[in-house]
Amino acid sequence: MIGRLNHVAIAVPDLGAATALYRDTLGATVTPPKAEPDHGVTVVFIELPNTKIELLEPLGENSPIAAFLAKSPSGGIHHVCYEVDDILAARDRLKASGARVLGTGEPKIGAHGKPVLFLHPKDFNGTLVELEQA
Ligand SMILES: CC[C@H](C(=O)O)C(=O)SCCNC(=O)CCNC(=O)[C@H](O)C(C)(C)COP(=O)(O)OP(=O)(O)OC[C@H]1O[C@@H](n2cnc3c(N)ncnc32)[C@H](O)[C@@H]1OP(=O)(O)O
Ligand SMILES: [Co+2]
Repeated sequence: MIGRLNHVAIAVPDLGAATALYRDTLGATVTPPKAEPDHGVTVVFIELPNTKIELLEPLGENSPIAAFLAKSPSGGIHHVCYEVDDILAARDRLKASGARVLGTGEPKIGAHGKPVLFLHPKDFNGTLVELEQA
C-alpha cells in the first residue's frame, strides 16, 4: 500500500531561522514560506535528490503542532509522509484494521495540492504518519 517517502517533516519554533540554517549552513534550496491555514501551519520544503524535508511552524491559535512544540521547544521530527496510489482505499483498509485516521476521516488538500490524511502516532510506533495521494 505505502509507496515513496514523500517527505519527512520537522516542526520548528521559528521557520525563518530554520530556513536560514538549512539554506546557509546546509546549503539547501528552500521554497518560500506558504501559509496553510486549513492545517494550522506555515511550511517550506527542501527538495532533496531522494525525498523532501518539510519545515513547519504553527499558524493561528489552534495549530495541531502547538502541543508538540510545547513539549519540544527547539523542535523535532514531527511526521513522515508516504505516498499511496488510492488514499480512500488506503483509509478504508486502515480503518478496517483498527488504525485511527485523524480529523474527520476525509482527506484534506495538503501542501502539494493533493489529498492527505494523518494516522495516530500511537498506532504506528510513536510516529505520526501522513498519507498523500500519489
Ligand atoms: C499543509 C499540510 C502539510 C502537508 O505535508 O501537506 C502537513 O504536513 S500539515 C502537519 C500538521 N498537521 C497535523 O499534524 C495533523 C495531524 N496531527 C494531529 O491531529 C495532532 O497533532 C495529534 C492528534 C497527532 C496530536 O495532537 P496533540 O499533540 O494536541 O495531542 P496529544 O498531546 O494528546 O498527543 C497524543 C499523544 O501523541 C503524542 N504525539 C503528538 N504529536 C506527535 C508526533 N508528531 N509524533 C509522535 N507522537 C506525537 C503525544 O506525545 C501524546 O503522547 P503521550 O504519550 O500520550 O503523551
Ligand atoms: Co506533511
